[in-house]
Amino acid sequence: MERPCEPGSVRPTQFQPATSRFSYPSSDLAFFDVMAGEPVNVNEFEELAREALPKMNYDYFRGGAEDQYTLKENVAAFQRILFRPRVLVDVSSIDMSTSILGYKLSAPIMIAPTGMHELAHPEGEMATARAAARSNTIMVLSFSSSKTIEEVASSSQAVRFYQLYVYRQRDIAVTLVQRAERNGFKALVLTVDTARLGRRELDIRNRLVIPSIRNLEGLLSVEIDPTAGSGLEALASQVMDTSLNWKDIEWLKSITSLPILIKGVLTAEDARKAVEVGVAGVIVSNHGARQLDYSPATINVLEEVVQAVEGKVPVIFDGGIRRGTDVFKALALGAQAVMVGRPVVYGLAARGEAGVVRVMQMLKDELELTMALSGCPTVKDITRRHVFTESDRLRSSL
Ligand SMILES: Cc1cc2nc3c(=O)[nH]c(=O)nc-3n(C[C@H](O)[C@H](O)[C@H](O)COP(=O)(O)O)c2cc1C
Ligand SMILES: CCCCCCC(=O)C(=O)O
Repeated sequence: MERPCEPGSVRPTQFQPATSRFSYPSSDLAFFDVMAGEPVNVNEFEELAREALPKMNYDYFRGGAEDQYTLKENVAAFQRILFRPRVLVDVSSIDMSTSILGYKLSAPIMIAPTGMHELAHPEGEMATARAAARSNTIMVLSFSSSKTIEEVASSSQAVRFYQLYVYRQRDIAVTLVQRAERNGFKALVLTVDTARLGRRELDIRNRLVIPSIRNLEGLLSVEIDPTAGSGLEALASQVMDTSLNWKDIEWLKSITSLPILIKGVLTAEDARKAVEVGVAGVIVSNHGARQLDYSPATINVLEEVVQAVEGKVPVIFDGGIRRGTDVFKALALGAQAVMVGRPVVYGLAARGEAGVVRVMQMLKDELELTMALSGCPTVKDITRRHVFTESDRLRSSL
């Protein structure tokens, strides 16, 4: 199918479709590590995505807010955490499996909600959902998905959670939550760090044109001036319910029987409140550094949140996960699982469904190796004593 290359659309001719080279079961995927030109780690998918996408689309995925200080920190902070590996432990068999809200995963690595996957690949979230099923993991579908709840639900058997933004028009949330429930989504992820959209200067400069968010068809009508900066910012400023507050969790509970997780918690105070209001899980996230710049790197606040939650609900982590070693560090600091944002969309942009499977498999392979070399045969064996953080360093120098 030939399509013109226009802002907001992808260039189909630049995508390498999932060929038989990439359709092997995941157990054979290590074979491709040695294929010339193929990425050998998750970071290398970013360059392929950059080559595959129009600049506007790539910038939407890669960008952070303002000075992008937090964007760099999310990754750099992991590099300041070192290991305390234990030796002479039987690691002949490594079991990475875990469960979240009772759903078993092959490894504690989930797919974070990211908007508008059609800007990465024509098959959008349907391809991502199929990859989630093949990777035996949970996918959190973004409220701002390009494909509908129904399309995603019918495209794969993966366990899916539904991410929610609350717009001023509350009936939109009610309708979409009902559709998510009807279509077998297992939990709601309420994102609470987006009362207003962070200032993403790449999108402003590119005058980001957003493709249609099809779940909203017939529910919402907004006028967006395509010449005036970021289309996403224009949308957010018209629709987001900036009055949303802790009391509204009761309202959300009243419209759904699904468990509710809160995404975007960065402090002990908010973690305690989240537990008080009865959420089923807390997600430590700074929205991939796209909202409030100079928020701390998420890995630097994970422990504070974990301590405040006192094991009452699971704590999930995201932000800057690019290696299996990062996954291990987050688990050591108390996360039950991590979610991955950009690497998944880069995999999707570069190789479609197979690219996402590959990204997830790379992270799993690296986590497995890290567990073996740290003396941890199961995820339960990973403890706080297996890592040495900046605060440990400060404490030990006092
Ligand atoms: C392109 C992009 C779109 C995103 N869209 C959403 C979204 O629709 N809803 C949401 O809750 N978070 C969204 N996020 C934040 C992610 O869920 C996640 O917190 C973040 O990507 C994790 O950081 P990482 O990209 O370094 O893995 C988005 C992030 C990116 C990069
Ligand atoms: C109306 C709010 C749009 C948010 C779009 C997706 C998102 O969260 C992002 O970071 O981009």
